[in-house]
Amino acid sequence: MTIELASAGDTEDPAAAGDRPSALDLLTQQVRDLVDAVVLTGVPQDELVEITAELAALTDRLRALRRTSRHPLAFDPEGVPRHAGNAVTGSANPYALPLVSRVTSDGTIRAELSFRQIHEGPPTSVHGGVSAMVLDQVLGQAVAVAGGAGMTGTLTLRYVRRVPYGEPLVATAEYLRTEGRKSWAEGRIALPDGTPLVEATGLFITPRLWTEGTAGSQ
Ligand SMILES: CCCCCCCC(=O)SCCNC(=O)CCNC(=O)[C@H](O)C(C)(C)COP(=O)(O)OP(=O)(O)OC[C@H]1O[C@@H](n2cnc3c(N)ncnc32)[C@H](O)[C@@H]1OP(=O)(O)O
Repeated sequence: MTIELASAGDTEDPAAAGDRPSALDLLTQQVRDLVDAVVLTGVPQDELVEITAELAALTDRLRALRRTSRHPLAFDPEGVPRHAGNAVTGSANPYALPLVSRVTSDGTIRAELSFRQIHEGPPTSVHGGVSAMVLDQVLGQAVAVAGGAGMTGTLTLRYVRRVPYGEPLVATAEYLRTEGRKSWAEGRIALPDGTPLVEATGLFITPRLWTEGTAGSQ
């Protein structure tokens, strides 16, 4: 298999890398696959012990050189702030789904997603905190695209129906309004036919520090 990688200098700048995956993107996806495999594995104990030793060696190789800087914050053409280390969207964060969102013509944030078994809370259902994390992100993006980027002040959730994993779902969010440094948005995770599973409203506050000239940190 031949994979066209982004050049080494592009790895910390998704915009420069374009659509080509970086080596770090590929490693990240491999680690996601590994985590899924761990959750579902049924191999015998002695095999688990051997695999653990191999993984410990790989972990040491990765730790041989640690990054000292954060992944840079960039804005995609639709104005959505992104950085590769983000816990929900980050292409370089194995913990991230990753969620891929876009802005529709009416300003709605829309992301098609499918949770995995690693997101399980109650048996057969997605953990409520995982749903909250996704909604925090898309509501925050809706506010950011509307020009009111901020930190989550409050996030209110209504869990309407159990959220399944392994099935296609849709997360959407809309900006509502701004008063001073406070902006509101609402959103939901739903089945593809629009049936809501979790509904959210959120207040996002542009920190006083940002307006005083100190850079934000999302
Ligand atoms: C595009 C990327 C999307 C990313 C989405 C994900 C976003 C996140 O997860 S952010 C992480 C979670 N949130 C946090 O960590 C926030 C922690 N809190 C803080 O940093 C600060 O308390 C912060 C920024 C919210 C407010 O600080 P500051 O700017 O000093 O606000 P302050 O001047 O005290 O208050 C401003 C107004 O907001 C109100 N307010 C402050 N905090 C809150 C709150 N938590 N809830 C409701 N209202 C609040 C105040 O009462 C005040 O209201 P008013 O103007 O009517 O008197």
